[in-house]
Amino acid sequence: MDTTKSDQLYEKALQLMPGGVNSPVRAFHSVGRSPLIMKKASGCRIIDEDDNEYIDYVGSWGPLILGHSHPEVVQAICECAQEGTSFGATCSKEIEMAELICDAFPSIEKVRMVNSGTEATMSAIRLARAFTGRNKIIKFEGCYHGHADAFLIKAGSGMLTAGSQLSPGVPSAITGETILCRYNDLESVEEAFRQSGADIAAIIVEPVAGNMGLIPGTREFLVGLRELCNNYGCLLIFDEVITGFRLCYGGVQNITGIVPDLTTLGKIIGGGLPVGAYGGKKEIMDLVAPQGEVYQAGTLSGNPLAMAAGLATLKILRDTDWYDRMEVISYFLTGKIRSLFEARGMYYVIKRLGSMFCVFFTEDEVYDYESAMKCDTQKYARFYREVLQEGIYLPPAQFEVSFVSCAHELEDIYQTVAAIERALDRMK
Ligand SMILES: Cc1ncc(COP(=O)(O)O)c(C=O)c1O
Ligand SMILES: NCC(=O)CCC(=O)O
Repeated sequence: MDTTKSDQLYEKALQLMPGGVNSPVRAFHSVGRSPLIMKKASGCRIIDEDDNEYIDYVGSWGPLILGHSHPEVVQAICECAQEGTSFGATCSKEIEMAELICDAFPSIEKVRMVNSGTEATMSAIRLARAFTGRNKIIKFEGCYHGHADAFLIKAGSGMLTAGSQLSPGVPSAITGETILCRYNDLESVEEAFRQSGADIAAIIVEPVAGNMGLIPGTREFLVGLRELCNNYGCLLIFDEVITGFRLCYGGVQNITGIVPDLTTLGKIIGGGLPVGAYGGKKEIMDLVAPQGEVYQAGTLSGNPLAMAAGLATLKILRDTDWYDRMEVISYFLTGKIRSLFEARGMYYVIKRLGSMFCVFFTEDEVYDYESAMKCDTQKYARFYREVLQEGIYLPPAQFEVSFVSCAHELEDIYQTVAAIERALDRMK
């Protein structure tokens, strides 16, 4: 595999951008090679600057559930651009988007559009603090809620990959208001409430954690969080930035029936353009300015292009049976990968839920941050490099999730399995 152009561009990028990237997870540090610089993509295929083609399981980290450059999404963006790229005033697409989100999520009566998942979670906790008149929040080790100060403690994703527990530059006065608990461990949450129950504004949780690899929250855990929030008068925030419209038309809350007070969204609702949203009960959302006094704003919030791409994406998901088809494709793919590992006597854990999956190299069950940390990340790095060589593009870090999209056909899955088989044969 020739990556000369990628390597040259990365050298230049290193001079001009911190770490040569605009987001740390793109740097490939933990998989021990320089990053690829991508040129174009279509369907489930992505092509780098050296014209190497890969079957893509990153999907821009989740948004591209329809695959790259889906014709209807591209058409919606182009038509929208002809009519103006931003008005700084409300457009009808924002209202249509709000309607689709409120219809899809039983817990969302009103919604505010923002520009990223980070803005959504940051704003949701501000709102929860204002609503309850309390300051503390509970977050879980290994969950990632974007890069706002309050969340950068034992966060998942790039921080977990880098092995860092705190970010310099975040005042301790802020992290002092964040209580860390263990994922899937209700007892750790009960203890936090026993100690600080009257000061806790909200619990924020990924109901299916996708930033320490893939670790679904157990039913007992999520029900327990709901009950504790009820008992102590604090808000439950489901961060569905990844899971929103990923596992069904709606979120994990539609599947489990466990209803949060606030929900944060991003990724898929923007169809590949920058977006985020937070929403919930009217009585809470009405505290947001200008209806209420909780200030939150944005020059490009509800941007027409992002709304156009998101609306086109959501309507396809709503009106088709793609979720069932992705379930079958993902089940088949992970089953085949399992067989390849089994045949070689490798130790592994594969987690899958709908079109999300993750391969861990460990002998033990993975259910939280500590158990995820025990995985053999060196082995993942080797596996990563070998499958990349065979034209398979996985997330360049152990603690991220792979995504199957609607554009992955059975033929792509066969090719993927054959590629992984060749890669594993070289790893012996
Ligand atoms: C669960 C979750 N919440 C929030 C975010 C932050 O979203 P963004 O990267 O759009 O700021 C992410 C991003 O990966 C995420 O996975
Ligand atoms: N699961 C983590 C992400 O999706 C983050 C992507 C990024 O920050 O580039």
